[in-house]
Amino acid sequence: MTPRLIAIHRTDLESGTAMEPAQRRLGGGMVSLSPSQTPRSSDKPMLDLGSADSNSNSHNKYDKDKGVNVQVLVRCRPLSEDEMRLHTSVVISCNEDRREVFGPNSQQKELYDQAVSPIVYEVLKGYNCTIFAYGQTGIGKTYTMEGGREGGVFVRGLEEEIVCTANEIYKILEKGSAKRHTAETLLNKQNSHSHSIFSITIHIKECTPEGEEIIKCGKLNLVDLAGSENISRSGAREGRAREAYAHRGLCLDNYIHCLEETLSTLDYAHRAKNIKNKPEINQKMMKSAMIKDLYSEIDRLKQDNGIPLFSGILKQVGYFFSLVNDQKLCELEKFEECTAYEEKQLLEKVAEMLASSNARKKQLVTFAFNVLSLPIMLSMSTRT
Ligand SMILES: Nc1ncnc2c1ncn2[C@@H]1O[C@H](COP(=O)(O)OP(=O)(O)OP(=O)(O)O)[C@@H](O)[C@H]1O
Repeated sequence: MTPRLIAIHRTDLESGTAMEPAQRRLGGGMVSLSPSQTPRSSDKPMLDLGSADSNSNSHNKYDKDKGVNVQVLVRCRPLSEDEMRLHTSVVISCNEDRREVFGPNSQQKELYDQAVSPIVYEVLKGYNCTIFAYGQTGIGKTYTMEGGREGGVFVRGLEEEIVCTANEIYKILEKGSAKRHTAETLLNKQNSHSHSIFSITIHIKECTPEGEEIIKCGKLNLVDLAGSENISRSGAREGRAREAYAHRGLCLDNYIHCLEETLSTLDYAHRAKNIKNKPEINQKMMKSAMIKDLYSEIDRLKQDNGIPLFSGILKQVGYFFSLVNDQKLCELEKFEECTAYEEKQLLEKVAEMLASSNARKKQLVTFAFNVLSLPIMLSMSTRT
């Protein structure tokens, strides 16, 4: 039996009262187990996931001093067609009366509603949260994290892009998936040996009762860990074989090997539940303070010989600004002689565009900001 662990780890909570419903629903991190690599013999003992220690802390109120436990859930995937054809036996059973156990028939939406949705709300409150999947190759980590995939991926670099809609997020996910390398193996035709980390940083603009605008940030990390694999069954070669060796664990027969991996996954899940965090909401920032910071940064840029003069920068930003507003280029001249007031207006407009533009506009503005080293992006991202 080969376990896969999918762990959901929320790090940040606002208050005991606010967290209680989410904790009740999550019931602890998340472990995903699959019967996919179960031994072929049918007379093996069954491991009852429901008999595992429950997340007893999940009903506790969040105590700021004591912190909050990582929440762990277990998911078991159904046998694949190949496994059914080979009469692979199921050696674990799922007690689905337990909120933290998701059986082979569980649907993505159930997991999302119970485990992920409350986390999203915490992110929107300004906390940093992490959901990660752990477990053996082929157990269904990526399926659970992404809802299935069409090809293999290997993310080599990290990229940060500004998005305003869910569709734009999906596009980036797809782009990431396309880069993730997989090699077909006998164990799992879509097996990947790379980790995938997808971070969503959300900037939320709010108004105080006094009318002051506030920017707050929340972050959601989605981590799909690479699975371990038994090299002798996988058919992996060369470099990938070396990698598989590093992961393979004990060289016992299939059943013992899988059982040990299952137990080890559950043991990991059990230990993960005892990890405590003391989450704190991210610092909110007054928009006025952010603008002030921007001006300090601009002053610094002006004094730095290695960076183009601010007027030049402003002109180029003005160029992009005109593009996104469909203005004529001849109108750009005025940006060269901006007054301090106009500078401020421009920065505010650009900041607003970042929050509300369509993809094309955002691309242009982001490009301008990146190329010209304007501080607004830095100012915002260093506060996540
Ligand atoms: N709950 C499920 N229902 C139906 N099919 C599933 C489920 N979970 C996984 N699968 C299928 O099982 C196969 C393996 O799943 P997946 O690629 O997600 O495993 P993995 O743990 O991410 O593997 P690796 O660590 O090698 O990347 C895929 O074909 C996937 O579609």
